[in-house]
Amino acid sequence: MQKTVKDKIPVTVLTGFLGSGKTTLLNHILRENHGMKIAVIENEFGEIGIDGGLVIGSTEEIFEMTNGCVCCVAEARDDLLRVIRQLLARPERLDRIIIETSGLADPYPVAQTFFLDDPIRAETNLDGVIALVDVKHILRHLDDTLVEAHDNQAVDQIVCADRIVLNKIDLAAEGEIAEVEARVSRLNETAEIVRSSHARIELDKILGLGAFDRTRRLAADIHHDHAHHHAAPWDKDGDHEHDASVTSVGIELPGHMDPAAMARWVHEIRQQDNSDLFRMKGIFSIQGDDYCYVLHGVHDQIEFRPNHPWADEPRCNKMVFIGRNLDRAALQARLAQCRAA
Ligand SMILES: Nc1nc2c(ncn2[C@@H]2O[C@H](COP(=O)(O)OP(=O)(O)OP(=O)(O)O)[C@@H](O)[C@H]2O)c(=O)[nH]1
Repeated sequence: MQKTVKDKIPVTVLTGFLGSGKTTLLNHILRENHGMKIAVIENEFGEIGIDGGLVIGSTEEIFEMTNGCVCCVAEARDDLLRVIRQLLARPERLDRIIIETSGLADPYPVAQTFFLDDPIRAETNLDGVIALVDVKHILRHLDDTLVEAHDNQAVDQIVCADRIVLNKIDLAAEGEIAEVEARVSRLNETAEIVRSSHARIELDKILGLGAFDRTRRLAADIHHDHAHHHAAPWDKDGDHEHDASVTSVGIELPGHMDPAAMARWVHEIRQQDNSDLFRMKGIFSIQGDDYCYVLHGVHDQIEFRPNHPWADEPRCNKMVFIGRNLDRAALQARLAQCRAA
């Protein structure tokens, strides 16, 4: 018997540019949502997976996909289908699936997964696409002239959303927030816009949207090629391309890091010009410290702090830089200097 929407597993897609607060929102949902069985799928842009380690209570329910961006790499899309099918094949029922797309992804092809493939369509229902917007940094990415020949993912993400969360309002003045709000609502006239700091937002504003209109439109688009570059969402020869000038450098180091050397390096990167450095994410094992430290950078906003005690997980040092004109050798060498002797 065909399942009704009520019987299907709701799926939420989290989108938003690099560093906009997707993982922060995900952690907020997981913290608030006691008792719900949620599976999380992470798709990252970067050579090594870090996001899984940044999600609270990381368990086997988090699936990391680092083999390419799910919106434009065929293998990554196949992987997404495989992961969802695996989840659906389990005997225990999930209450929700949340997909965090990479900060450089167009969420459209991801959303369409839930209409294209029959077994998946029969069992799941796309509840909504939530776009996080970093009010402090979004305008520079919307206006980025270097992405003109490509899709501008910052725009795609806003256009595709059912709900838009203007995040990081603690960092911006009211005038700035209002300007962003006006820009965003011109790009997407139908999505409701809500504001937040640290993605703390009432869950009924982002879950249980049942975005029916959007859903119908997405389904229709499968038959009528969608508005921008994708010839068809799953067309492996489609001409969808990320801004090729944005690359990532992933670094893994054995052992532990020296606390004083790390503090000096963090101070150094805070002083430098970070306009081309879109995003930094790191997990570190600090010598003599029981806590796993994380480093987060979004342009000049850089934090380095203890995150959670290392439990049974193996200690590690992993760092991803995403931006333009990255000098891999220099980054690797500088970070290696921070290792404990
Ligand atoms: N001041 C401030 N910082 C925030 C807020 N929301 C998130 N952050 C910080 O911004 C950084 C990036 O947040 P994440 O949640 O990791 O962003 P993301 O969208 O998952 O990043 P990517 O996965 O790289 O695309 C972290 O240092 C967060 O602590 C906010 O509302 N205010």
